[in-house]
Amino acid sequence: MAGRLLVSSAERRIRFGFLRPMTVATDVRRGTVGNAAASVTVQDSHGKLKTVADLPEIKTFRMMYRLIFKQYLNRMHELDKMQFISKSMSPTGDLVSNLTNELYRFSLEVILNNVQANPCFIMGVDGSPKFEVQKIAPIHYKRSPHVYGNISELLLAGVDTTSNTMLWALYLLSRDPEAQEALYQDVTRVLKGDGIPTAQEVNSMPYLKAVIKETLRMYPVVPMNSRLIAENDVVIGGHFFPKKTTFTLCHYAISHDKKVFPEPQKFKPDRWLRDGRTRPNPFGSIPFGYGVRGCVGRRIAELEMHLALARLIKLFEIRPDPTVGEVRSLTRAVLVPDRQVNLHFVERQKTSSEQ
Ligand code: HEM
Repeated sequence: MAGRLLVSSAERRIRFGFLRPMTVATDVRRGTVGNAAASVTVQDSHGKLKTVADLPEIKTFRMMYRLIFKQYLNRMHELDKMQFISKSMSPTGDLVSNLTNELYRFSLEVILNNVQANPCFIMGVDGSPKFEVQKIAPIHYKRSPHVYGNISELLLAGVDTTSNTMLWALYLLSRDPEAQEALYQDVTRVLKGDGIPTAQEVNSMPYLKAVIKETLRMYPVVPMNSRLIAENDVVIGGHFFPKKTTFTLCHYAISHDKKVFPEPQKFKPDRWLRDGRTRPNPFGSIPFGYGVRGCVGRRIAELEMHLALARLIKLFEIRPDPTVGEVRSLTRAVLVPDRQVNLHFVERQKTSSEQ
C-alpha cells in the first residue's frame, strides 16, 4: 500500500500514492521484493500482462524470519507468563497495547530485515523503478526527502497492514472456537515439531490461507483505493466517464456484498476452500488491489502472516477477553479496531511426538 491515500484532483501527478493510471507502462521490477516467494507481474513490450517469475523458495527471508520469529515467540511466551495469564485473573487488565505493539514490532522487524537484505526494496517502494540502485549503492542511503518518504510509506504499507490484519485474524479466531480448532488441525496435520514451514508446507494448509483471506474480506486493511482513468473516456454500466476521471474503490463495501458472500458479516473461512464448492467471484474481494499497480508486497505479506499465524496457533489457544465486547472497525488510513483488543494466549500442551 502506498502512503498517501486519495488525491482529489485528476490533474495531480500520479506517482504519489493510490491515484494511479490503469495504463501505466510498467517495467517496474517487481522482483525487488527480494527473494521471498514472489510472483512478478509485468507488461511485456506488446502491453500484455505476464508473470515473469515465480520464486517458490524463500532463502534469506526465511532465514531472517526464523531469527525474528524465534525472538518473537520467546517474547510471546514471556508475555503469556507475565501478563496474559496474570491479566486473565484480573479481567479489567489492558492487554491491547501489548498485543498491538507486539504485532507491530514483529511486522516492523520483518520489513526492516528485508530492507537490509534487499536495499533496492526500499528505493522502489513508491512504485517508481529504481532497480539499478541495488547494483550501484547497496546500502548507503543518503538522507534525502525521497528516502524519508519511502521509509514512511514502507512503514504504513508494510507494517500497519500486516500487523492490523494479524490482529483482526486473532480477534476473529478468538471468537470462533470451531474455526480455531479447524485451523489448529490444519496446521498440526502438516507441521511437526518447531520448524519453520516451507513454501510447500504452507501450500498444504488450505485452512490457514482461507483464514487470512476471510480476515481480509471482512477487514480489508486498506479499505479503499483509487484509479485514475488517464487516457480514454469510458462507459461503465451505461454511464459515460470522461478521461481523467478518478474512481474510488471501496474494498470494504465490495467484500461485504451479500450477493457474492452470503452472510457477509460472518467469519466463514470455509468459503475459500477449494474442495469442490462454488467459490466466490475472485473480484468479490481484492484486498491487495489488482493489476500492475496492485500491492507489490502481497507475497511477502501473505507469507509473513501465514508463517506467523501457523506458529501462533500451534503454540497457543487464543481466547477473547470478555470485557472487550464487539469490536468495530475504523478507517485511520488503514482499518483499525475502535478499541483495545484484549486477547488471552493460553499455551497448548505439546503432543508426545513434540516433547
Ligand atoms: C495485509 C497486507 C497488505 C495489504 C492488504 C495491502 C494492500 C495494498 C493495496 C490495496 C494496495 C493498492 C493496490 C492497487 O492500487 O491496486 C497496495 C499497494 C502497495 N503495497 Fe501493499 N498491502 C499489504 C502489505 C504490504 C507489504 C508488506 C508491503 C511491503 C513490504 C506493501 C507494499 C506496497 C506497495 C509498495 C504498494 C504500491 C504499489 C504500486 O504503487 O505499484 N504492502 N497494498
